[in-house]
Amino acid sequence: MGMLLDGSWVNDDPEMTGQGGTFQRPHSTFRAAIGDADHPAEAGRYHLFTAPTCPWAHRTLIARRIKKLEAIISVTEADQPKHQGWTFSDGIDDLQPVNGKLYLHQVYSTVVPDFTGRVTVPVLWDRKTHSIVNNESSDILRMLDSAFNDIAPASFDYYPAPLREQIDALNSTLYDTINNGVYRCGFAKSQEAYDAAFDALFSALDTLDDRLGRSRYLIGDQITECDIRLFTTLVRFDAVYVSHFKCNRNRISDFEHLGQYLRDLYQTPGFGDTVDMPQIKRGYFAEHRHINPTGIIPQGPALDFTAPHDRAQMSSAA
Ligand SMILES: N[C@@H](CCC(=O)N[C@@H](CS)C(=O)NCC(=O)O)C(=O)O
Repeated sequence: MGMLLDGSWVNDDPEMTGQGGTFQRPHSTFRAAIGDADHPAEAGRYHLFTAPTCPWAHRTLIARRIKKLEAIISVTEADQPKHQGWTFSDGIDDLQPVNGKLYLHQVYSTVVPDFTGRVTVPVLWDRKTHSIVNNESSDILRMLDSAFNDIAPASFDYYPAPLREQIDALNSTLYDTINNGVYRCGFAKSQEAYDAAFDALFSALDTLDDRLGRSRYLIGDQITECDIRLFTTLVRFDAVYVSHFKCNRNRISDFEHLGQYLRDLYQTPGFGDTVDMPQIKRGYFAEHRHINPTGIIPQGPALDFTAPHDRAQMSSAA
């Protein structure tokens, strides 16, 4: 995958393996917020660099869509093979492609010329100060819920005050066992690390399946941040994680409720319309040569998230 070392791109992978062969995801570096003194909410000022394959970046695209921020926050998506990390055909302002390529590492080293670390999406870019506001998807997801409320058309609140404690508690389980859990299976370097991640993942999915037998969404009748976070993993699961990351006890479509729930969300504006399945598959199977050396992208499975689902009857209002 490569990284920046003192502002220069190196193709070596830093060690992301901890004790016992477990996969460890590094922390994000830029953690400012829209709404703080330096970053007031303004239309046209902020830009998202994302990649269609990435489940973390996908969260921010869903939020942008469901909060109706398309005219307020612009987006470019990495659309080229990752020779030096994420690569874009389109530039923005003075960050323009050279020979048809703009590397995300150039965006990072524009801000911190001697930057050392991983170059990850999503990146929330400030066109006015020419800097990165934030590169942590959970922060960006959280800020998009309310930071633009004064200038964006009112839309629904996915982090409502009365549910915050429940949302925060569930988020942390979702992250450890599911969102990052699939990576902990796929990138494990020992049988023990894989087995532990696999058991935690499927036990969490069993618990959620049970929970979704009682309510339409993870927390009652309304879509919350937890559903956005779960969706980006579930929608990649059967096509990618089952085979590529060896998460193969069951497919999501085998669960009694999770498969129906996934279709329900997929058919909700902002969810399915932000999914680019061919690019998702390419991003994993063709790019992760350390676990798929041939780079061959499987043709299947046949998935139809647009098929009817039974979830509307779960709403207490129904
Ligand atoms: N904690 C970060 C993680 C983001 C992340 O790991 N993104 C991956 C893509 S799915 C990435 O950019 N990887 C490139 C790399 O690690 O070099 C977040 O949620 O924003």
